[in-house]
Amino acid sequence: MKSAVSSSLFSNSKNLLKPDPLSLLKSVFLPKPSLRSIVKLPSSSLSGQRSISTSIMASSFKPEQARVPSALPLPAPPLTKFNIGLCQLSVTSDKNRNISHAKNAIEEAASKGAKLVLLPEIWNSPYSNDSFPVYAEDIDAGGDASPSTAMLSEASKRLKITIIGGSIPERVGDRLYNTCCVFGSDGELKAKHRKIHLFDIDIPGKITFMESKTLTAGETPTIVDTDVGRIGIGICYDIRFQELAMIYAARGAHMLCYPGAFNMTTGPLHWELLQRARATDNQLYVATCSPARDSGAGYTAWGHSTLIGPFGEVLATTEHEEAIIIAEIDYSILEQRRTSLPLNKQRRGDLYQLVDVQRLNST
Ligand SMILES: NC(=O)CC(=O)C(=O)O
Repeated sequence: MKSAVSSSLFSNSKNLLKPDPLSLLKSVFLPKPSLRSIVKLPSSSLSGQRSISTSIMASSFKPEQARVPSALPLPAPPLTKFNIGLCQLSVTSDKNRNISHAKNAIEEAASKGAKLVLLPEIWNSPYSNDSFPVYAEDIDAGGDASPSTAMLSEASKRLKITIIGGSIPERVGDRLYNTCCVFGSDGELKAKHRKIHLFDIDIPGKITFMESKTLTAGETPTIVDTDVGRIGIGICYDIRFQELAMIYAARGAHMLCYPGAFNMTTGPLHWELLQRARATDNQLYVATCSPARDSGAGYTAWGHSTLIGPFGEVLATTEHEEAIIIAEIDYSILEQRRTSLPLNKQRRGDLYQLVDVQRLNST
């Protein structure tokens, strides 16, 4: 199985887009000649003075500098309209059953027209620190060492779809990660995202969970070009960190996908709120996929897998039982929404900046 990280955008090992920040700045953001000529109007003309101050004010905002390096333009996606399938799966302690169950759900989603299928966080194992070491797989070794990702690779190739394979516990030497694999429609592993922000929380009397007891945090944001657009990946708790979503948006993402298993305390309050916030602020699609709720499990998932549109609208969602959501994505509305609400032209680069450290260091 091919190493994923090498083919994801802006990975440490290979940068597929390596933008020259200066040329981007020139090509995308330099004022048009007409604006320059407005600045040259004689200051004695009243209308000229108004134009001068408007023009200087607009450029002094420096929206292009609010993203460091400058934001990349939204790329043309290979497919503008397609269906996504969100497979909200029940998860048991029987790993083989979990794998065949996920396979059946992927096939059902594909038979209903999904070109992209998203699975839940930790779908091959119970969500617990005791289980992670037991169910972990060596993804890079592939084959028998990783039956879960072998299934995903085979299914994506056979069904000719892109699969964002939720997440599974990954073993690398003596370390464990919570890892999402993205498979292209050719069955190749295109990207691997290791949960960057570990879920360590303590809400007394409600929920305490410390992923860091067993897991190691991932080190890199993951954005990947697929047959169904440029997709930024986060896992569950990653959704709380808006900077990650902003970095993906600045790298030209059409959509963010978050496999996630929120819980019965934070789920009702935050799950939909965070998804809508990430989509609204960044003017892109957000898709999430949770395990179905099992009230008898040590960790009870909130469920409610959802697709959010670029205006923050809930396009499709479900309750907490098992479900396969099929919903349409239309990337042509991204530009429309950004034209109606031109946030990218209104940022105050003179007041604040978002620094994408990985991209800055790779240029
Ligand atoms: N389980 C998680 O990673 C996140 C979560 O439940 C929360 O942020 O709340």
